[in-house]
Amino acid sequence: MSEFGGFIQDEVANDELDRIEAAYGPLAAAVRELVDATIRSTVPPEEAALALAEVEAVVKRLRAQQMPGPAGVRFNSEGRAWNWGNAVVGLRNAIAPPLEIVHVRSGLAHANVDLGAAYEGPPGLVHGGATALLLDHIMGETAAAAFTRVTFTGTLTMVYRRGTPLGPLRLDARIDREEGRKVWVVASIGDEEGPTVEAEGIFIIPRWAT
Ligand SMILES: CCCCCCCCCCCCCC(=O)SCCNC(=O)CCNC(=O)[C@H](O)C(C)(C)COP(=O)(O)OP(=O)(O)OC[C@H]1O[C@@H](n2cnc3c(N)ncnc32)[C@H](O)[C@@H]1OP(=O)(O)O
Repeated sequence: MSEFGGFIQDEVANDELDRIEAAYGPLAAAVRELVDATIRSTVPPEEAALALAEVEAVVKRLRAQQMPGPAGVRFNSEGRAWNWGNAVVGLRNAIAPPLEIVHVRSGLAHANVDLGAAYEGPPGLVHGGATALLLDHIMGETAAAAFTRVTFTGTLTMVYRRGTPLGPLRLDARIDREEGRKVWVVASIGDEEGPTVEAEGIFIIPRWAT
């Protein structure tokens, strides 16, 4: 295993990656269900205590073999890259919705997502930090021009036009302009009535990546 600017070369074969994803993807999906069920459950406390014991047993089973730190962004020489722990798109991260981003072309992307009770801020509305999180990520991937370069968020500006309702939402992002190592990206998230939050970001290709 070797590392370049935090990106880890990890020679796991593609068919083995498929096998891992086939097992852990549904596991993370079930944990997302668990999060939602925990928030919305109305079973009596005695029943919740029994559920706790079962969850603790599952945690013990998974802790039997762990990597030392976070999952990181990894790639192999077969041309595959994976970032299972990512907070927005991570296949194995139950905190991630996960966002499935469609890159229409380099510098243009969109995504559909359905945000439930786990993302609530004001009653019935998405937490403002959660919309910023999702926007930051889709903008970052868009700035990366179809993963041909590394970009980091430099400055991010959010304009919250109206509350973002929990439920089905759409995100759109596009590169507005570029100048040297700076990439300006504009984006929005919204419902069927239009954008609820509009964002502008300056993404920087770090000096170390040039
Ligand atoms: C599946 C696998 C693949 C996945 C891959 C991941 C996909 C993507 C995931 C996306 C995830 C989501 C994304 C995330 O979450 S990214 C994580 C959040 N962001 C960070 O942690 C960034 C932290 N900051 C830094 O690393 C450095 O400061 C950066 C890299 C930003 C600049 O350090 P560097 O030493 O390189 O810069 P420089 O001093 O040579 O300046 C260069 C130019 O830039 C201008 N400038 C500098 N700073 C800022 C600023 N803050 N705003 C506006 N402009 C700024 C500066 O004036 C100059 O312009 P000019 O004077 O030339 O005109």
